[in-house]
Amino acid sequence: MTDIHAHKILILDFGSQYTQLIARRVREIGVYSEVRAFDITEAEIRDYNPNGIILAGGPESVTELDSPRAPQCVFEMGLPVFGICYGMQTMAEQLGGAVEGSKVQEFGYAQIRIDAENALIKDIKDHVDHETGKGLLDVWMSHGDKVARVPGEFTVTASTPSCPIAAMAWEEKQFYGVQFHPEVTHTLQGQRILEHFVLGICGAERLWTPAQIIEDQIGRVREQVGDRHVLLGLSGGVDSSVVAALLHKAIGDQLTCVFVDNGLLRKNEGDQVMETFAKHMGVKVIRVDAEDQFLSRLKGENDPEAKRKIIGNTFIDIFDEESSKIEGVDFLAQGTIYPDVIESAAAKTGKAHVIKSHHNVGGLPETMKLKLVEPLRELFKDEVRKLGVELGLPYDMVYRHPFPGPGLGVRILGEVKKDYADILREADAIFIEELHNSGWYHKTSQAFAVFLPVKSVGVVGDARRYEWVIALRAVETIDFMTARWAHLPYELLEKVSNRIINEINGVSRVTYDVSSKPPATIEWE
Ligand SMILES: Nc1ncnc2c1ncn2[C@@H]1O[C@H](COP(=O)(O)OP(=O)(O)OP(=O)(O)O)[C@@H](O)[C@H]1O
Ligand SMILES: O=c1[nH]c(=O)c2[nH+]cn([C@@H]3O[C@H](COP(=O)(O)O)[C@@H](O)[C@H]3O)c2[nH]1
Ligand SMILES: NC(=O)CC[C@H](N)C(=O)O
Ligand SMILES: [Mg+2]
Repeated sequence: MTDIHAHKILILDFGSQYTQLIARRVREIGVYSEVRAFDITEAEIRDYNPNGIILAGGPESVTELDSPRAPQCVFEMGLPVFGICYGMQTMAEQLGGAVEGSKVQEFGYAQIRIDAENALIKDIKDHVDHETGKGLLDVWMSHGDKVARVPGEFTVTASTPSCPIAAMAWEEKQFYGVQFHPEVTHTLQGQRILEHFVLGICGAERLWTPAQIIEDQIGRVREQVGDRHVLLGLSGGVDSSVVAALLHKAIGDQLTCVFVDNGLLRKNEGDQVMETFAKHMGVKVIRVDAEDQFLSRLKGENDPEAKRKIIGNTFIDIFDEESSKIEGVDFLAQGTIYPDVIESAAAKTGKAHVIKSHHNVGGLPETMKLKLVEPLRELFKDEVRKLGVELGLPYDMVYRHPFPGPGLGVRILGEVKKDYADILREADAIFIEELHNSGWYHKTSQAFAVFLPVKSVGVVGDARRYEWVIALRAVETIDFMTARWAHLPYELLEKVSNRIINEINGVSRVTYDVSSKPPATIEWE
């Protein structure tokens, strides 16, 4: 069996928002990569044994004395090193060059001129500079500081009028630096540049493919689980569905899934989950109808955090109860994915920017006897989706929007009631249906309706209507940490609004949420 981790790239994090994106891009090329904190030790690097190292960007300034540095050994191990933005600046400084702050910040589109071709920037250009005949590249910049003098035998390989050292290379040592960000799509040739580094300069082979990852994980799961049984909370969401398909393939009948209908699911969701897994795939799924249990525990509770806790605890109680009914269950499977792990680590060490601590990484009860099976722990969401397709899950399931565990519970503001949930389910279904019909569903990252427990006056067929308000929310985002509200066409919003008010009795008004994250969050609670 191929060792899919045999070739890999190490990415050192200096706190940039884009570090994860670099790791994803490297993996898209077909090579495994991991993000580690910048203060990794030499022993840890040797243990990881990468083909090359990328120094990523960061918010701090190399010109400050106590700002982060790469371990000096990075430049002494004979490995190729690629510094991006802050990574290039610290490389320049650490090897004896100079970095200076400038008053002008350069943020956004820029055009660099290729002054000298090299192994990193070769055979690519977006335009030609008519004066010099040299190639030009459209890139994306985000910096205040810049390298003022290159160290050692580096040569300047690209420049812009405002940034005379936009890229540098010391080919003999295989050291490269770029001031722009190749990992963002606005840098048109960015992926080619990363390919040149990963495949060409580092000589890594493409071993990281969906089929290979599945084969590898099946082997690991079989070894870990032996002849024991595994319990999986199946939500019908992307992550737990892919885990279900993977474990079913690895251990067949030793897997039991528990799908909890908490009364806070989307329209027809329960039946869809049962249909896909139990009927078509032959996975053992226990459906627990727990609507009454959830709703009665939520009765009278208005506080968002308290509601989340009640929902979370009720899930755990149900999993406990179900696992005690099955003989020989030693393992609990979870759909933990790589961003959960990175973000939680950041939260723990306090080094990079803390986003949130995921309950499934740090928040499990200490007394828990079940051991964890987490086959997606190394994967990004887009990789999880590719695995899902490879495992034969329906496209619509794999590419659906994420749906939070507390479900409609956090989309009904304040107290949760069954008739509110019923109205919301209908409104949400209309919105999602029209998004599909108009081709907008896959252009948004997440979209849903929210129930506002305030009454508003309307007029329907000459009659007064005094009913509830529905808010529509649709966002575009890559990582769900920041998001822009989706600029849906007015005609689409009009249609959705008309249908919701006309088809649902309890709604008199529809609004569209035009808040981005930050400062708003995606969910309303
Ligand atoms: N209704 C449910 N029944 C059983 N397990 C659930 C349910 N809702 C959530 N879970 C469990 O909680 C985990 C976390 O939920 P989360 O929404 O983050 O992931 P997901 O539903 O698998 O995927 P997605 O992020 O695409 O919605 C799930 O992987 C699943 O194990
Ligand atoms: O499984 C989950 N359990 C939760 O408690 C939870 N809260 C928010 N979300 C999802 O996380 C993303 C970011 O949401 P926010 O901007 O509201 O924090 C969005 O995709 C939200 O849907 C959750 N998912
Ligand atoms: N995006 C970055 O890595 C920025 C690096 C550094 N903070 C600067 O302003 O130049
Ligand atoms: Mg979910």
